[in-house]
Amino acid sequence: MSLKWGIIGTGSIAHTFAIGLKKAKKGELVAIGSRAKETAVKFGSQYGVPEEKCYATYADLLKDPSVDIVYISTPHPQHCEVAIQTVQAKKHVLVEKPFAMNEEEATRILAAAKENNVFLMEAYMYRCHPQTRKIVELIQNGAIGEVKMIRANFAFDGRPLGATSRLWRNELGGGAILDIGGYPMSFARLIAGAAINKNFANPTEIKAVGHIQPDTKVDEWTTASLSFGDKISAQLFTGIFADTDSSVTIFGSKGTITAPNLWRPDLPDMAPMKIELAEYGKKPQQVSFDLVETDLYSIEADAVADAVFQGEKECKYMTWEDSMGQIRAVDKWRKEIGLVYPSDK
Ligand SMILES: NC(=O)C1=CN([C@@H]2O[C@H](COP(=O)(O)OP(=O)(O)OC[C@H]3O[C@@H](n4cnc5c(N)ncnc54)[C@H](OP(=O)(O)O)[C@@H]3O)[C@@H](O)[C@H]2O)C=CC1
Ligand SMILES: O=C1OC[C@@H](O)[C@H](O)[C@H]1O
Repeated sequence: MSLKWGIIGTGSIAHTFAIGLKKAKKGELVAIGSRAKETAVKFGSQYGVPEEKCYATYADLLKDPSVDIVYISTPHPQHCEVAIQTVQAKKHVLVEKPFAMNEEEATRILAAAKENNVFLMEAYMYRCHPQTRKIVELIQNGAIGEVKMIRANFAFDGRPLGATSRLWRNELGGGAILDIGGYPMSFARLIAGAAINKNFANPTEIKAVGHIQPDTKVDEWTTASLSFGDKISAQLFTGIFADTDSSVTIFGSKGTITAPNLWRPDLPDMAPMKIELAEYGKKPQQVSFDLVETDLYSIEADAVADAVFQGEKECKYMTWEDSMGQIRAVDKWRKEIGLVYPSDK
């Protein structure tokens, strides 16, 4: 069985996902939706999509009966309305992170998905990867004893993208937290959950500081301290001003787990993909895990296909309640540093 995908939005990540779909075992790209015919055709021609399936509007793609599922890769402020239109067209949906700008939008998206009885997932792709699943398994098996502290960073140099990029434009949801800060937040929530044998946990407290650029009004860097009850703490860092450390470390009562490249293990140039387990006072050991497919986005697309073919409406790696907890935590992080967008008003 093969899931028939349409892509809405023909920007940077849409290309990465289309390449991933080429290698997916249970899916194929059949249609493209863009804001103009020309961009749709230019994109589609690179992935073997015929011209008549390259649509000049998003609405036209949603009318195509051959499309089972839509991957939404527009800037974040467009996710909500496009996702709602997609589910109302009775299509399943994989919507890029963050799937909404705030809790209010997220609530509307999930209500629409429920009402139309379709699959929906927020595309935190690293959650589907065997490296992440292995870390969860290690935590659940008590490899480092009781989890005490989670440290997670994600930063890159977004300056070369320039002022016109969505990353530096407040009206397009720019800034570090919404672009990449969500990864450390979702990881801390994942691990705090794994420590108590749940899929995720929500922080009981979030304190944050950060820098919002006065001219662009987007956050350039910020750090957040989280507590999950009084037993587990987390320290998160995100920034878009330099390629600084983007690793994760979990500190337990017996030792630590470190992964230098959890977010983009398909890009070894960022940092090596590996899990290191170290008992306190001993040398770190590398932990192996099975990796049949190396393309992160093929792995994600096949995880989605598995869920859809089983008649599930949610993906076990990023459920709807998980996404709701995530958006509430991100909203709180933003509030702490005074970061606002037009969608908040
Ligand atoms: N999971 C992951 O690994 C990654 C996820 N992302 C997420 O994917 C989304 C898209 O990111 P990215 O591909 O980098 O963004 P780009 O700016 O490169 O592309 C966005 C695309 O969205 C469409 N679009 C619709 N409305 C607008 C608008 N008002 N302004 C500009 N473009 C618009 C355009 O396609 P068209 O002209 O065809 O309509 C455009 O090409 C973001 O939400 C981001 O968080 C991004 C990178 C990695
Ligand atoms: O999700 C993402 O991960 C990788 C980053 O380069 C990108 O800006 C971001 O959207």
